[in-house]
Amino acid sequence: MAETPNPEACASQRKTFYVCACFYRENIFLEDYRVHVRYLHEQQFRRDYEMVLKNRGCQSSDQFKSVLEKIEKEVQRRQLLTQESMERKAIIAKCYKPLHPEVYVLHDSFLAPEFLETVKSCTSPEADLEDLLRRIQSVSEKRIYRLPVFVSEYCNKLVEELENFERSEMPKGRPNTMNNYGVLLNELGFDETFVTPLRERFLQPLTSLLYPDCGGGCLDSHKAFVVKYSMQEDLDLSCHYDNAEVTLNVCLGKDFTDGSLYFSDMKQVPDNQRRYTEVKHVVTQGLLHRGQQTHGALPISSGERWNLIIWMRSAAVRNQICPMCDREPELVQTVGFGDGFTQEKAANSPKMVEVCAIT
Ligand SMILES: O=C(O)CCC(=O)C(=O)O
Ligand SMILES: [Fe+2]
Repeated sequence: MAETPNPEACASQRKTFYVCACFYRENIFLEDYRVHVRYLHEQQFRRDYEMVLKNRGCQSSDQFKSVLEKIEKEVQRRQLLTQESMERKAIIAKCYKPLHPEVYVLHDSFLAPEFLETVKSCTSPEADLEDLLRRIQSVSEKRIYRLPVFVSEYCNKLVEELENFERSEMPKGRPNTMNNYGVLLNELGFDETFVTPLRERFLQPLTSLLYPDCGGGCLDSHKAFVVKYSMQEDLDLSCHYDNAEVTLNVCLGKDFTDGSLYFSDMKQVPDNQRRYTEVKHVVTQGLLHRGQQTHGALPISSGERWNLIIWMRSAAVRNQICPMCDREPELVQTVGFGDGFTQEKAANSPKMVEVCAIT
C-alpha cells in the first residue's frame, strides 16, 4: 500500500524558506584550480585570489580573464536558478513519463528491514543513543555512521528511473555547485511523496539521537539530489563541506571500483592540520555525517557510481549563522525549501550553534 504523507508531517512544507544572499557571491568553485572563492567585485577578487590562483597554475592574463568569465557565468546561473528550476519542474510534471512511477512514493518495502528495526527502536520511549550505536556502525570518531537504508531492488529501480530521465528530452539542472552530473530530485517530483516523509518519519528519529547539537532533532527542510560519476563524466569530487546540518549519502549502484569518500575534520580546522579517513561506498548502505565535516570523493577507476544525497537542514540552527558564510544570514526570498532559512530566531538555538561550530 502506498504511504501518503500525513498533513501534520508535512507542516514544514508550509513554512516560508529563504536563501542567504551569500549564495550569490561566495563559495564559487573554480574546478580548474580546485578552489572555492568569494566574488564581490574584480578589485577584491584580484586582491584576495591573484596569488592563490598563480600558485595553482593560473599564470597568464588570458587564464585569469577566463576565470573571471567563469565566475560571471556561475553568478548569473545562480541568479536565474530558482526561476529556471521552477520552469523545469513544471515541464517535467507535464511532459515526463516515468518508467517506474512507483519509485516516487515512499513505501516501507523499499527500506532495508534492519533500517526499519533501527528506526522503530529509536521511536520507542526508552530510545537512547547507546542502544542506537549498537545497531549502526560507527565508521570513525568523527561521528560518521554507516547503516543499511534501501533494499537492492529499490536501488536498481531508482537508478533505472533516473537513467530513463537522463535519456529523455526533459530539461535538466545540475545537482549542486560542484557535481556536474546527476539529478535534482525535487524537479522530478520526489520531494513531497518520498524525501520529506523519509526525512521526517525515518531519518529524524536517528539524527535526533546522533546529532542533537547540530539540529538533528529539528530538521525541517532538505535538498535532495543524486550524483553520478562515470569514466566519461565526473570521476571525483573535491574536498568541501555541505550546505547542510546533517547529510545522508546512500550508494545506489551501479558497478564501480574505487570512488570512496574521504572525511577530514570539521571545517574550522585549518587545511594543513586535517587528517583524513577513507570510507568505502557499499550499494544499498548509507552514511550519515555532519554537513560541516569536510569531505570529498576519490576518483572511480571503472564503472558508474550513483549516490543519493540528502542535505538536511535545521532552520533553528542556520537562522543563527549561515553555514556557508559563517555570518548572520541575509535572507533572500525564494520558493520551496530555499536553503532552509526562515525568519524565526529560536530562543534556545545560539547555544546549539556554538557547540556545533567548535566540535
Ligand atoms: O560522491 C559522493 O558520494 C559525495 C557527494 C557529496 O559529498 C555531496 O554531493 O555533497
Ligand atoms: Fe558533500
